[in-house]
Amino acid sequence: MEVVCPIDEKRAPEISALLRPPPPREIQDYFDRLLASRECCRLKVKQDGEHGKGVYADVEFKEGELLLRDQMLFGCQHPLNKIDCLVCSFCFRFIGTLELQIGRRLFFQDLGLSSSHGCDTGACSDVSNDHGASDSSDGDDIMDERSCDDSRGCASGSKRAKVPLPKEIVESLMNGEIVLPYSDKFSAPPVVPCAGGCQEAYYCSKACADADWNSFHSLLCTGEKSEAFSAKALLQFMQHANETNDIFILAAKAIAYTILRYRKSKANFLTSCKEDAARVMDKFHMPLLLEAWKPISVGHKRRWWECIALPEDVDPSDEAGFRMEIKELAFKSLQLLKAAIFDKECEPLFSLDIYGHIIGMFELNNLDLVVASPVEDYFLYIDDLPSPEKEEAKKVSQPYLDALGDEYAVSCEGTAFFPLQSCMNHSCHPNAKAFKREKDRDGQATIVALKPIPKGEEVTISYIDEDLPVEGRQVLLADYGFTCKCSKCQQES
Ligand SMILES: C[S@@+](CC[C@H](N)C(=O)[O-])C[C@H]1O[C@@H](n2cnc3c(N)ncnc32)[C@H](O)[C@@H]1O
Repeated sequence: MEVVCPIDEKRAPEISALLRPPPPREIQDYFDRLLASRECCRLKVKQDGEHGKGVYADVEFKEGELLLRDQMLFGCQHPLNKIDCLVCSFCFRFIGTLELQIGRRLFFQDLGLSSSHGCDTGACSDVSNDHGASDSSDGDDIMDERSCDDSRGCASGSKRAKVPLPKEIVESLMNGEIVLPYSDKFSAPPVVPCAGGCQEAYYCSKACADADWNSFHSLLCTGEKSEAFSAKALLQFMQHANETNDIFILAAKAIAYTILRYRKSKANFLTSCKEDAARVMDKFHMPLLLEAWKPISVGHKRRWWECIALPEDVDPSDEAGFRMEIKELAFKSLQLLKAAIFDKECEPLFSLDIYGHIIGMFELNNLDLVVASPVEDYFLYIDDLPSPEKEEAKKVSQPYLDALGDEYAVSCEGTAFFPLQSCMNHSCHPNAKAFKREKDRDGQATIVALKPIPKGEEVTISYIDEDLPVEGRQVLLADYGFTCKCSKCQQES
């Protein structure tokens, strides 16, 4: 049966206004300001390219040169990965002592809750999910490499059994009673809990805690200071997202972000306005909502259930049924979110059409979020110590490595939308790539040049593994809603 969302009909004119791209001059202004705020005036976003918007070099770049560090607009850590890695909920850098990271892993591992799976160091994995291009650290020789040492068992495929440690030792690691040799060299910022009291979000600093609270978390916090009108409904929404698709959590962030921006600009507007508030708001409500929505309105998007590629295990004759199921899933998620944070003045944001477009935007643009773990660096450091310091340190550290097993250093993994990186088009012979350098320790996207890029040339990245045969590449690119017609694809076909 067709899913019907009453808001879609009731708010049709406002929904069309939200889905209509802003005028080109406004889009240009938005990206020019964004580039300036990233202190990155060496790139330009242009709107009239062959594939719509694109990013262009405004100076000449050398091979290996940094093009862009892009701050995410919306990001989330995969729910199971939260068990293995304690990271800042805003910037995604690792937080707390090395002992706390190891202790937490062992604690959850003992409870059978660890999510780690096979070889999962930042070095070996070019983690890629169905949400988009991967921010890889795959040992390309233009940048710092992270080696994967066979002696730790992660490259050879031979799995070593974990050697558990007593519960008291694990507790002492977590509460700071045990200090590992040289661990001070790997200390991360102290853990700042969420001021809303949810015990779900943790930060590296008060600045990150405040930024998260003001951007999204005040509406999405399940603690006692939350501004959501039902923490219970919010928990139900989160549970549904964790069990089905964490892209719903990102969509909730996009809606919360727009509502909070709308409320803030409305408050500022009313303070500065001398006329009768009710009458003025009637006129300015929609312009204020459109302005609050601007960062999302400029993103390339289609409805999720229409743009998602048909999975291999779905028979093409069942395509309509599959798309309907996806739509129903989104509708269920939206109802749960609406029960938790509905705002009458922002009602169009709770329409299924808008929800579908937000999720579709993530589907077509997102980059995998990967941040390497300091635990990996720690054990590599111990291994590289000269004798006799190495043997002395290993006497203490080895039992922890044995307890962690082959997956001793799980990276932080998630998915994120980056406003500038998401303007980069695909090429099967790209001139740039998303790449984490040794010093990139947070969730920002880092884009580096793979070859010299002359001024005026378009900056392209590969959304997929460009070394695959042409048929495989085209199948994966179908997820992004297009068939690649680059010279490499044409030659190979
Ligand atoms: C991440 S966005 C890139 C920015 C996009 N061009 C825009 O206007 O916002 C991805 C979308 O751009 C388009 N695109 C990117 N690379 C392409 C290519 N090589 N050929 C055709 N379309 C491409 C597709 O519509 C794809 O879904």
